[in-house]
Amino acid sequence: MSSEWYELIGRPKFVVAPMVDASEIAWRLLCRRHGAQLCYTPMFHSNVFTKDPKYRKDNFVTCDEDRPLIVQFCGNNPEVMAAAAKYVENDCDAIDINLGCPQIIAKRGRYGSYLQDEWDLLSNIVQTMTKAVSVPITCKVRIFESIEKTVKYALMLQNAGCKLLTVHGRTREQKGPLTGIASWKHIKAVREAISIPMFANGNIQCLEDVYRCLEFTNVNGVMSAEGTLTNPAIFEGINPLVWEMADEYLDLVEKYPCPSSYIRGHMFKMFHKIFTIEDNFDDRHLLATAQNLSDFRQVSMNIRDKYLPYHHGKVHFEDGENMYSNGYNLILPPWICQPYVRMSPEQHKNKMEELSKKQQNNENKRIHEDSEGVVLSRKKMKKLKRIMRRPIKPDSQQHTRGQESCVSDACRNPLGGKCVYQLCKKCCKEKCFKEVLDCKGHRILVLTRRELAKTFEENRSA
Ligand SMILES: Cc1cc2nc3c(=O)[nH]c(=O)nc-3n(C[C@H](O)[C@H](O)[C@H](O)COP(=O)(O)O)c2cc1C
Repeated sequence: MSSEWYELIGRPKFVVAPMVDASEIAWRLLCRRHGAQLCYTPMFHSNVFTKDPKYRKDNFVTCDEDRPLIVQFCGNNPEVMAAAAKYVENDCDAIDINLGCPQIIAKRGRYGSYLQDEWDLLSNIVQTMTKAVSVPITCKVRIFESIEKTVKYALMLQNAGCKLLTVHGRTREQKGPLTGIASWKHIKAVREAISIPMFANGNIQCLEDVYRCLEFTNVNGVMSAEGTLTNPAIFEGINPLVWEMADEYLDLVEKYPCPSSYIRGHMFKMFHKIFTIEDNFDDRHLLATAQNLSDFRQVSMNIRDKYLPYHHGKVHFEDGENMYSNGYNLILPPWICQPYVRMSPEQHKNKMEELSKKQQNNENKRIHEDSEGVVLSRKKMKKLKRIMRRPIKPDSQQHTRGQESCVSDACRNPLGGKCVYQLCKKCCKEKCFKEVLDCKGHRILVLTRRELAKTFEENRSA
């Protein structure tokens, strides 16, 4: 049930799942500091990865601390998958094939779980990649309804040369609001049938779940995605303060920058309970519109300042109901990292029926909601989406315009972003005329123009 390469990477048991827009280097390092023993990169598109150096540079970032690491690719062309794998073989411990993605985009691109019926092609992909690179090839799959078919599928991949199998115990149809419970029974049956190392995935919300899963399925390790997003210290078996995790993550982002949408996503997940409290809607808005690391840090600081006295017991909740209820019946206070409990598919169905009734009463208008289910106007929704798409730069590269003032005495105007003299446009103009200077930032060319005029005069009189 084990293998030499798996021994070499330390027989990891606690595994952070591949997550598009979420298992980036800063997040992986945070999870590793808090108990994770192996991390996966987000899924990369093999086609784009082989063709676009910028995509590779922007998306595949790692460092010495970031090991053991498995890089995940999707695709359906064995040669292209092998070529993509070649690019990363020296910077990782294995390369994984994504056979579990259930999204519509995977259906259109013919990858992920939409390849789960093309066994000859899959076998070819595993074999071609195995021949091409020096590291093991692994696969991550979803289950079929039938345990028997799931087991045959796993055996086919093992025979093709797959060196580690992750089984997500949900079918392709169990996605989004229909996610529901994962079947550990399927996982256990696969474990009994195959001999390569294996990870279980699904239903992991805390460390106790990890041990229950290990015992029930007898797999080598347990992979978690959403559980790590709401509590990056899940494998450490603790529930830390949300601002402590956020600050530690933001320090890592400072070193390993990533798009602001990733940071926003992570902070919303960690702070999900805090933001169900109406009193915190201003901070929630600040997070939704945050543009730089200082804004993100500000959110964390505001929440800490507000809730630390409660955490220390210096202030008592008179209004405990308002704090803890919101229909969640929380066991942990909301400023502690804790699992996100999804609605069951049945609850979702009921909610949708109610919503559609409301929509009909509301002249069939489409209702826009943010990630926490708060109804927004169409205009506000569009603005939020635009902001979320903006890339983030480290604080050192942020524009300082509007935040600092002109250095001229008594002038309160904002500083021109690129002014070479650190002045506002008005003061810069005065200085350039008085001292015969240029300022490229303000495009003031007094010196250049006077010299040109002089040359012109000299040429004319010659
Ligand atoms: C934000 C997010 C991004 C994901 N991206 C990927 C991915 O890139 N590749 C993949 O194989 N699975 C991806 N998944 C699926 C997870 O790896 C995992 O299989 C699934 O969430 C079930 O695990 P969980 O119950 O611990 O969340 C993603 C899941 C989430 C929540």
